[in-house]
Amino acid sequence: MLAQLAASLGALKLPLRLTLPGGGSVDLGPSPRVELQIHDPALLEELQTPSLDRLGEAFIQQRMDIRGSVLDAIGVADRLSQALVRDEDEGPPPHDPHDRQTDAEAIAYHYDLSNDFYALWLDPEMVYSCGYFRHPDDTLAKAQVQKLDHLCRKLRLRSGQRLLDVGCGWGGLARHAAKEYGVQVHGITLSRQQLKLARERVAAQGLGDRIQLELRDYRDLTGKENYDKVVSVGMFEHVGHANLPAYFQILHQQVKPGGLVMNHGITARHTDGRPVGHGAGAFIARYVFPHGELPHLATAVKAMSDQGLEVVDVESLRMHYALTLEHWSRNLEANRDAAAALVDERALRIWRVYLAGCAYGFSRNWMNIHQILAVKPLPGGGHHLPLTRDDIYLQGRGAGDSQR
Ligand SMILES: C[S@@+](CC[C@H](N)C(=O)[O-])C[C@H]1O[C@@H](n2cnc3c(N)ncnc32)[C@H](O)[C@@H]1O
Repeated sequence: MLAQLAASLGALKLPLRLTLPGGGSVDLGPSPRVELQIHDPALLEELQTPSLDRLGEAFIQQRMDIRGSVLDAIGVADRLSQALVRDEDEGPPPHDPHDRQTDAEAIAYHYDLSNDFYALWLDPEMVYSCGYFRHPDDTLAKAQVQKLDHLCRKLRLRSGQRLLDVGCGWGGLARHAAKEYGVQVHGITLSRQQLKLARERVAAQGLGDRIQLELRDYRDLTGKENYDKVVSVGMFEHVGHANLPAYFQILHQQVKPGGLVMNHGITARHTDGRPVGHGAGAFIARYVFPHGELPHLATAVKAMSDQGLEVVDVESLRMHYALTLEHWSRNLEANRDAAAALVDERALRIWRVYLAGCAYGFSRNWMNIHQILAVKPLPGGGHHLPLTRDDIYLQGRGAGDSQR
């Protein structure tokens, strides 16, 4: 079987070595950088028609191991899949129904895993979304502070304003906005573990009078026009197509007339949402973000516009997310022993594949990420935004600049 595989795949010249349980091995190209140690011989049959979800699954089921960089392994697996299977003509996946219970379970599965585990590979502020790299060699910590500042500048935050942070994570943006811009922040999350640590950090920094964080579903926000600005970062991926109208209607309802809404989130490659990446999306949906859905930018803009939010600025940060995920993946790889003491082997393997796979996917344009800024127009249709974007970049040294 090994010889047969080598014959059929040799022409691809992959930098890949396959090793069998008995110790036999075959190189599928010169100077292999990646070694797949096959523990289950039945896997060799499956390698004839590989897909990224089945290879990822075999890895988390410990039917094989990877020696070498997991990022390189994803690249090799993709080339193998590209050569041997076609998936681009599949239709779009069905849209999931989303209710409070299923969403709460999905969020707990991912975010309540272990705060200490996340702290091993995120930046010190534990920002769990795409950074903003002014230079490719910026550190992750710097890129995240720059991202927080980029958001605050786009939102034109001013001292004394009220900011709603929907999906506040571990509170990095709330702390930055309160400290550097003097705003009052109300942050909501569905993760109990995030909330616990975020509150501890707010208290430790003496920000309790400016930041209120709570466990709350966005559907349970009450009141009307309570906030000058609303921000949602890395959260709308959990909303689902079916709930996009309700989600944006709630954001619209919460912000004051003339106020700004920023939606920062991952978007689909194709307008119809058909899969890309040879099974990568199926792996993410099954093992990483259950019930996650990626609308296309056009779908998001339509859903915002339909609710009366006027889209005024859109920025793609795709390459920034590829860099961010590379940092996260490298950090996790460098801290594998510590991670193994915090989560079980299965979870560790899932997160290793997910971080490296998403770094690869963003660099390959399998998905995108957009910051969409919108205004709730004043009753007469106007707003107070400046005529140009210059103020975002020229208003003097922001907090991000001081970190350089
Ligand atoms: C990827 S994290 C991003 C966290 C944070 N914004 C950041 O950039 O670090 C997604 C966040 O959305 C929150 N979230 C997801 N679904 C939610 C819902 N239905 N209501 C409130 N928060 C939700 C999660 O609890 C989590 O805090």
